[in-house]
Amino acid sequence: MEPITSSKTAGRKVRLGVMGGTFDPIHHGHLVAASEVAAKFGLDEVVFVPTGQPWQKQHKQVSPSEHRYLMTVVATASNPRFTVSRVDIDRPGVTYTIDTLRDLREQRPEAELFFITGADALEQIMSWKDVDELWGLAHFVGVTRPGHELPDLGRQDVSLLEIPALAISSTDCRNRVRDHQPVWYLVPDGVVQHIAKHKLYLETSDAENA
Ligand SMILES: Nc1ncnc2c1ncn2[C@@H]1O[C@H](COP(=O)(O)OP(=O)(O)OP(=O)(O)O)[C@@H](O)[C@H]1O
Ligand SMILES: O=C(O)c1ccc[n+]([C@@H]2O[C@H](COP(=O)([O-])O)[C@@H](O)[C@H]2O)c1
Repeated sequence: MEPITSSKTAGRKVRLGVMGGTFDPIHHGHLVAASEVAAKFGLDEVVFVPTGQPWQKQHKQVSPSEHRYLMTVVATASNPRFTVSRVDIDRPGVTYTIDTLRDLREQRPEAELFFITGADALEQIMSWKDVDELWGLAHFVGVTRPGHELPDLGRQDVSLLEIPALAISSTDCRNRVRDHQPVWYLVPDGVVQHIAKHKLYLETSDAENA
């Protein structure tokens, strides 16, 4: 996808949001988080980056990356400022944000990066690979999420943002599909259809989602 350029960005760096996630499946909580941060921080674009192999979810069954990538493309297609990157799913091995940000900086040297993360992921950030080097690569924006405290890391390069509370999780969506409950309006319509067409999540077990 070509970078978004316009007369609005002439003479200044493109402000690029980075929304990383397993997206198994992508849901409206992810989309609202990206949209709210884009509005608050004046982002020109938000690139959604589905993880390859999320190392902190290795105890869980994660759907094939091509399904997660396609659902992310379908979910973001209608928003001209949303794009999707394959950097993490095309890189062999487990996914680390340090690699995500280095690759995106190489691909998009004109951009200033804003990494978007929910409160639960921000709580874990000190356990991420090479965390001390992460801070120099992007500004981090932590958003509120029901059921999680937004931690104050006491850093100037981390902003905290309250967003409309959507108590939606991918785990709950997978369990609902398995239990033949609707996921309409929790995920975009095209994602409901992708899940049904490819019979995703019918075999998901409680143990896998524990
Ligand atoms: N409802 C939500 N509100 C705000 N942020 C969210 C919400 N759901 C997910 N996020 C954030 O989006 C990013 C990607 O999340 P992820 O793909 O793991 O979704 P999830 O719903 O947490 O999945 P799972 O239930 O499988 O763990 C993380 O930073 C997470 O904190
Ligand atoms: O870099 C790490 O060590 C690291 C550990 C856990 C999660 N992350 C990133 O955090 C984002 C949300 O991850 P997840 O597992 O909640 O979908 C996603 O971009 C992951 O690659 C990154």
